[in-house]
Amino acid sequence: MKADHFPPTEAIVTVAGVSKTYASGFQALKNIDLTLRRGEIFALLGPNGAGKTTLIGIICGIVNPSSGTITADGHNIISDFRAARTKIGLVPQELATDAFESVWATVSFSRGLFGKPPNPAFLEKLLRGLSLWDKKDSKIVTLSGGMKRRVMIAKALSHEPRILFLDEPTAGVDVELRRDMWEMVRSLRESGVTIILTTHYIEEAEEMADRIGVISRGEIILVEDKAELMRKLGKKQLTLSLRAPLTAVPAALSAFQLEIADAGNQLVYTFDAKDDPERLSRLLHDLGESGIAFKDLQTSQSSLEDIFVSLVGARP
Ligand SMILES: Nc1ncnc2c1ncn2[C@@H]1O[C@H](COP(=O)(O)OP(=O)(O)OP(=O)(O)O)[C@@H](O)[C@H]1O
Repeated sequence: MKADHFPPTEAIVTVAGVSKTYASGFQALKNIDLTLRRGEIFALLGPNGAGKTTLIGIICGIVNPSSGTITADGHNIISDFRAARTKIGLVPQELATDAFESVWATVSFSRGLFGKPPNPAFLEKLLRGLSLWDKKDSKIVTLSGGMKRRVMIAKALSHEPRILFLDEPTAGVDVELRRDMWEMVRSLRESGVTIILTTHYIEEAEEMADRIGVISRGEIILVEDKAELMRKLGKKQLTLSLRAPLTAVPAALSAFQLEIADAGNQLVYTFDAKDDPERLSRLLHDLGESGIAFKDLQTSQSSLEDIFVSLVGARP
């Protein structure tokens, strides 16, 4: 089932005023407000120690918040823990399974833990969807790293949750497997599951996420649609390869942010992705007026990584 409307807007998880101070006295989260939307892929980004795992732990009911409330699909995670937890699947950072059990036993057992009646047909579909069906009788210890990770996902989905948390799903996974994982996560979303992932690979968020949240030092500093974020904060560059080298930017072009590169053979124009496109045609017109001819032009755009570094790096 595909989400009825896209982009999704209906709330599935609500975090309101959540703070966490550990017993050591360290305040890991400061008054977090966050709404996750049904059917989206939400990427939570932040530097090491920013509080991502703590926040996920709190939403999943594993870590107690010091204050604030969390609801998951309408259930309060503290006062209605069992009902809320049943809606949630969690794939933690560390691969934790009983290595000597078979894939089938692990996944069936996990479903039982949530009080769900056995449903071999559902588990078969799940394992087939994760390309694990032919490994169902294999002991986990015999599987490759990528397969073990998929077993963790199957385990987390065994009780048919509507919300799936993936904490660093592709850490240490090679590029090819990472792409397989992305495909799989997308197809989960198609089936109506809401996905929240944390990642250190920012290109993963750029590739996958509908929305991005950035957490830094225990505070959410930004939540935005990915496309909007890249449009608002992204920079673009236009590089012109000149027919004749320049020694300086002509005064007639001083209204534009231009720099000379490649020993005068290139002129580089940097602009905001959201700038008026008319400005670009004005630049090209003014270049012609100034007698500057070019033989080639290239544009490039800043990545989410550049944007992320500028956001988090600006906060010492
Ligand atoms: N049980 C604990 N007791 C005290 N401090 C803790 C505890 N667990 C985590 N912290 C601290 O809280 C902060 C946030 O940790 P958390 O694991 O949530 O960050 P993270 O964003 O997930 O980091 P990473 O990207 O490295 O996994 C860190 O400074 C960490 O040292």
